[in-house]
Amino acid sequence: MEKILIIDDNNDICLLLERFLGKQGYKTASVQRGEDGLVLLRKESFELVICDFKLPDIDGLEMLRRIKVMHPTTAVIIITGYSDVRVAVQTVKHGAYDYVTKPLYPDEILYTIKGALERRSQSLTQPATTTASPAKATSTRAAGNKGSLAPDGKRFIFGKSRVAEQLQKHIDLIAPTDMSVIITGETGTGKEFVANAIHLKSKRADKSFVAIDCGALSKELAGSELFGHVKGAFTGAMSDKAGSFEFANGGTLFLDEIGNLSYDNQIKLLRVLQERKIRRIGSNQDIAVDVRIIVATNEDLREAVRQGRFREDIYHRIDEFEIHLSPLRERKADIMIFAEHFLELANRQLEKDILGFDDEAKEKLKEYYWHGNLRELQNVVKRAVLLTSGDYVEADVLPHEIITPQYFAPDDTAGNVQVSFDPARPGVPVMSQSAANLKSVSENAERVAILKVLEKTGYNKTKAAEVLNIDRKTLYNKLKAYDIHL
Ligand SMILES: Nc1ncnc2c1ncn2[C@@H]1O[C@H](COP(=O)(O)OP(=O)(O)OP(=O)(O)O)[C@@H](O)[C@H]1O
Repeated sequence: MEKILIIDDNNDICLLLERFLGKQGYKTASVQRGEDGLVLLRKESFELVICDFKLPDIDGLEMLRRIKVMHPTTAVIIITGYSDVRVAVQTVKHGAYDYVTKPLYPDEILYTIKGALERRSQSLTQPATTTASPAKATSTRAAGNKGSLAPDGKRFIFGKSRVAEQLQKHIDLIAPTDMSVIITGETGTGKEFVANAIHLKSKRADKSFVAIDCGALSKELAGSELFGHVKGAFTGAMSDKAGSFEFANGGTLFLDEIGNLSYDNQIKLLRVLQERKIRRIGSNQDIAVDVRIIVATNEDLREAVRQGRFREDIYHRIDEFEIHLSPLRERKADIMIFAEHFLELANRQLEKDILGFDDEAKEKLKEYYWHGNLRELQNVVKRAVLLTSGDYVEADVLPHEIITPQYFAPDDTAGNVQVSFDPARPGVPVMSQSAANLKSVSENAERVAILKVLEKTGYNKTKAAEVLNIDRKTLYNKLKAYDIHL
C-alpha cells in the first residue's frame, strides 16, 4: 500500500485528506509543522508527500529541498494559496511533481496524486536518460524529428496577435542559422517552448535539445552539470560524468535563467563560446563541442552587466539575436487561442469532452492580469475542465481572483489607496468604482500601488518587484512610464 505524508498547519485539511485518501486505499500520516514532517521522514519513507507551501516554521521551497535530499525518489506535491502560485511554480522547477491551489477539490488532488505516483514508479523502473539539471531533467531529450512538436510532444501554438506574427517570423528567420539567441520575457511566457521551436526548425533538429535551468542549480553543481567532471574531482565525484555541453553536442543547449550563473562558470562558458572546447572539472583534456546556445532570462541582462554581475564579453557573444516574449495580458487576441488549446490538452489528460467556454468565462479570461502567463492559463484551464460538469466551462469554476479582479479606488492619486471588500470573502479586495476613463484610473492606481510598495520596501526595487508580483524588468519599465525617479 502506498504511503502518503500530509504536512499542513491546517488541521481540517489534514483530517479531510487523511480520510479521503484512506478511502482511496492509501496509507496516510499527517503533521502540522515542517520540522515534525522531517523528523517523520528521517524515520520512515513515504512514496509521496503533500506539503503546504506556507508552513509556520519552514517555507515550501526549503521543505522540498530537504525532502529531496533525504529521499530523492519521494514525489512531492505542494499545496498553495492562489496568490502564491508564482512561487509555487518555482517548486516545480526545483523538483516538485506539481502544485495544487486551495480550495482543494478531491478529484483534482486525486488526479494529481495518481500522476505523481505513476511518474515516480516510471522513473524507478526506467534507466536514467541523459542527465540535465534535476530541475529540468524532463526537458533533456533527443528531439528527433518531431516536426512542430514542442517539449514533451506538446503542440506549439503561435496565436494571431501582431506580436505572435512577429514571433513566428523571427523564429523562421533565426532557426536555420547557427546564431545564439537571447529570449527574454516574464515567467511562463513560453521561453523554453520558443527555444525548442527554434531547435526543431534548425538543421540540428535530429540531435539533442538540452535544457538547463541555471537558476535551480547551486554554484558547485552548475559547473559539473554544464561541463561534467572526472572521478575524484571533488568530494562525491564517484565516477566520470559528461556535462550538458557534451550531451548537446551537435544540437542545442538552452540555458534558462542565465543571469544566475556564477562568475566562475561564466568564465568557463566564455571559453566554450570562444574556443568551442570544454574541459570536464578536474581534467586537463579539452573536448571539442559543436553546440548552438540559446539562453533565456527574465531579468534585464544589460542591467546585470552594468552592475558587474554578468560579464559583458559573454553578453555580446550571446546577444546575436534577441526575442522578447510579451506578457499574455499584452496579447489579448491570443488568450482564447491558447485557452482553447489548453482545453483540448486537459480534455485529453482528464478524459473529458468539454466543448469550450461560455461568454462570461471568456470575458473573465481575457480581462485577467495573468501574472504567471501561459503556465498560469494552462493550470487555470485544466482545473476548470476538471470542475466542469456541463458542456461549457462557466465563470463560476474559475478562481475567485479571476472572477473578481482587484481594483483600487479611482480618484486615489494621493497615495491613499482605498479598497473595498466582499463580505463573503474578507481580505479580498473588490472593484469599487464606476470609471469614465478606465485606462487612466488603472494607471493611477498602478502608480500609487507601486509608490506605496517602494516606500514599504525602503525603495529596494528587487523586493518591490517581488511584492508586486512582477519581474524587475517590468518594474523598471513601469517606473519609466510613470515617471518615477528613484
Ligand atoms: N507556444 C506555445 N504553445 C503551446 N503551449 C505553450 C507555448 N508556450 C508555452 N506554452 C505552455 O506554457 C508553459 C510555460 O512555458 P515555458 O516553460 O516555455 O515558459 P518559460 O518562459 O520558459 O517559463 P520560466 O521563465 O518560468 O522558465 C509550458 O509548459 C507550455 O505548456
